[in-house]
Amino acid sequence: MFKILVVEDSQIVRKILNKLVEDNPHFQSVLCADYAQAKAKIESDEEYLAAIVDLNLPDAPRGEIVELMLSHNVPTAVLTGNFDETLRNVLIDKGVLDYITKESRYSYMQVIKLIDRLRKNLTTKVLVVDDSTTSNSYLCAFLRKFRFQVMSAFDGVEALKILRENPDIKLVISDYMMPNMDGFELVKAVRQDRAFQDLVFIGLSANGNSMLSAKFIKSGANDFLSKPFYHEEFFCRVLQNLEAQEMLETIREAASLDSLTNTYNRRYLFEHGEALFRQAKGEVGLSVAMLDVDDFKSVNDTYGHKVGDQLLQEFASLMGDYFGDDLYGRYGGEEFSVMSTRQYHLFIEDINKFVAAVRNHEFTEHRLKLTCSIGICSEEQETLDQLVDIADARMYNAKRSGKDQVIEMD
Ligand SMILES: Nc1nc2c(ncn2[C@@H]2O[C@H](COP(=O)(O)OP(=O)(O)OP(=O)(O)O)[C@@H](O)[C@H]2O)c(=O)[nH]1
Repeated sequence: MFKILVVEDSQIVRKILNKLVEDNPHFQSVLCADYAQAKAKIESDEEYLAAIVDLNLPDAPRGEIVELMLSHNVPTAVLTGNFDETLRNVLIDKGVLDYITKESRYSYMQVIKLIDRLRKNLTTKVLVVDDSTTSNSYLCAFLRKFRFQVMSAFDGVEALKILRENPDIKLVISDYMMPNMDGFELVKAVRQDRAFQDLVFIGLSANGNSMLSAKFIKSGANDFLSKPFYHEEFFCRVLQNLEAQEMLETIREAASLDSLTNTYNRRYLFEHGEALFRQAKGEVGLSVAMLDVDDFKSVNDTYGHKVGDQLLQEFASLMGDYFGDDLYGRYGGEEFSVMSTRQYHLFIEDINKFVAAVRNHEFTEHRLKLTCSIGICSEEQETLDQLVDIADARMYNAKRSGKDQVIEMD
């Protein structure tokens, strides 16, 4: 839970902000009505993710609250009654995150969105690539102000090395003219490597040079920024590109997961199973297990579908304890599958442990006892489909021979 300090003398605005902050499950608001209260709070506890402050407070009418927050290194968003360009410049130069006028609920929501971005930035790695030391450190400092984890490189070659060592980097901001490898060559190299397919790439171009911007986009960049940066534009572009990428990841994840058990669905199992099958062919080999809950229909019939659903969720979660390192998921209905490239004796050991764990587990609040039937195929086959079909046939054999057992051979 992250604490957000709200300093606002208007009770109504305080109430609105409190509601919006607390609507975010990650946030807890700490409310102050004036400078004195805020000073006491921040001096007793500095653990704030961010502060939202009113510029004009009864006991600090000239924006003194901003200095107080920044002197304690708390990222600060400022709220004011009206927009004034000179004041905006002063505040941005001082280091506030943003300057927002109290116009409507929408502007308050923008502040919350900004703070939520800070929360996400804490775990978002960014790479700055620029051979100019001044520009490089300016960009790094700017991004750190927004709580990103920042790394830096001084040319494309160094950037590629850092990217390979840190596959969790989400965003690259790169200049174009650099020694060894320039920005265009860098973005082309990145786009040719499947490992970086989700990387967001923003090119930097000198102001007014739309040729460079176009070349960056044509080479594969998601966006570009003109130097010198306008504070708001820089952050908006970074934010929009990251959000678009996150949305794509969410969609991709939703398409791969079974919504009830949150394990992989059949489509994903086959797609990634094929890759495992190809990798394992002629070497370690791939083992496929098909698992089916015994007499599941009677659970639905006796306790209802909701309890049936809970049971499937618990079954899937138990699978995670034993097959977390394998590819596993829900095949459909009450049937699950595991695909493993582990040595067979280790895999079968965990299969047997899992069967015992299912027998001993009490499922749902009704403490239901349960068993499952499992069919396995580990002999080399021509296709993944054949492996799955044989494992499935053995699972049905296990059912016919009395259930609650594992069949490994015909
Ligand atoms: N609650 C719930 N039930 C499901 C879901 N998907 C399938 N089912 C039910 O699972 C039951 C499967 O029944 P059967 O195929 O007869 O299997 P069984 O009762 O386990 O019998 P055996 O396989 O012979 O052990 C059916 O009643 C389906 O309606 C689901 O997502 N949630």
